[in-house]
Amino acid sequence: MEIAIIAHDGKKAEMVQFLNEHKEIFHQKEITLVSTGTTGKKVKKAGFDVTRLLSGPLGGDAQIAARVAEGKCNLVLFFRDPLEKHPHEPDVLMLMRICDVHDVPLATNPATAELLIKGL
Ligand SMILES: O=C(CO)COP(=O)(O)O
Repeated sequence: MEIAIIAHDGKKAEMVQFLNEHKEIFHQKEITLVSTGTTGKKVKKAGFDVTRLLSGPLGGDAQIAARVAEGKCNLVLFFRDPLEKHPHEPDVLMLMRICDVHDVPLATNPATAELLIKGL
C-alpha cells in the first residue's frame, strides 16, 4: 500500500511528529511512503524510507495526483496550512479533486489522519 505524505511549511513539524507517533505503522514492509520534495527531506531525516518527488510548488502535488489517478497511491495525508497563501493552490485543489474522483482517502489534518490510519 502506498501512502502519500505532504505538508505545507507551517505543518511539516506536525507531520514528522505524527509519523513518529505512529512509527509501528509507517515502518511496516507493506507500506511504502511517497512524498513531495521538501516534506520528504524532513521525513527521511527523521528515519523513514520515502520516495521523494518534486517540491509542491514545482509540481509535486500534481505528481501525487497522477499516482492517485493511476491507482498507485492508496491514501493521502496532506497537512495543509489554512493560514498561509500558496502560489500553487490550483495544484492543491486538483489533488483534492482527484482524490474525490477516485474515492481515495485524504486527510488534511492530523485528527483525520489519525482516524484514517486506525482504519488500515
Ligand atoms: O507545497 C506542498 C504541498 O502543496 C508541499 O511541498 P514540499 O513538501 O516540497 O514543501
